Amino acid sequence: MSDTTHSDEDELETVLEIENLSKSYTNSDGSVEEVLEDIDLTIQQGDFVCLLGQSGCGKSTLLKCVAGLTSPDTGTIKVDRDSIGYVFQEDRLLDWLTVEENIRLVLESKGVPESERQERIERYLDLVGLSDTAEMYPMQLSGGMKQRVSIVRALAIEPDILLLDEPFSALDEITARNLRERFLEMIWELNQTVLFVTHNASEAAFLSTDIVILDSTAPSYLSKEMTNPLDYPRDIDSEAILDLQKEIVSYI
Ligand SMILES: Nc1ncnc2c1ncn2[C@@H]1O[C@H](COP(=O)(O)OP(=O)(O)OP(=O)(O)O)[C@@H](O)[C@H]1O
Repeated sequence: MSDTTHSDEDELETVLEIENLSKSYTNSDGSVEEVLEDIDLTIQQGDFVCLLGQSGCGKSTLLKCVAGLTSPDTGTIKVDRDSIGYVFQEDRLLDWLTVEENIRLVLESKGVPESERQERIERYLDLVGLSDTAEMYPMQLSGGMKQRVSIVRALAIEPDILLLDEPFSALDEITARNLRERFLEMIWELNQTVLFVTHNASEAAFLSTDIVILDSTAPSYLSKEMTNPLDYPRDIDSEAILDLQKEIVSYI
């Protein structure tokens, strides 16, 4: 997508390429629901792409296709599936494992060598200010802390691309604001590439380098792609964010 975050000398590397993707579901009564049609999307290293659209238009479905959790009917997705980090709307931590064990389990499953696991757990927990929680169980953490652990769990595998499905939507606005800022700092520090589903146009205006919108017709198509014109750092209460939020809403 845009090259607003890259200097001219940078080689722009394509991290995700979706071409002509269509997806339908077959319901239990045999009826077919066409959800996505003819989606083309290219994301480059360092892009922070926010995906918006009305409820039920297929945002999560698109993310699941990219993650390989469901298959498209037609079309191609070029992405290194071993290098995807996925953060769900809810934290999905395992209650019977400590924070550290939750992260270790994912590192193990992704084949990160044992000698590197402890160092990564410590580094990424430190990055989100949660070093003190390593030995704690999820039930001992607040919602915002659990969501941060979920993000750490995805980041610690050092994915090429991070897929997030409304990760801050269940949080109160103060916690969400803090987390958005910390999250952006992490993303910059690691030069991460992000595809982020949100309902919140203000959040998209604050976080993104690029904004894509799924139309609400069934099946949905990508009806708008735009580059975020605002420089970082941004103030979520600024007039510029408010104006951009209004513009985004007008396209949904
Ligand atoms: N596993 C499934 N089987 C059948 N239909 C499904 C399945 N998953 C999603 N759908 C349908 O596909 C459509 C798109 O769902 P999806 O969750 O992708 O939308 P969304 O844009 O993420 O919605 P929301 O914003 O409400 O989370 C909806 O009509 C939904 O009912």
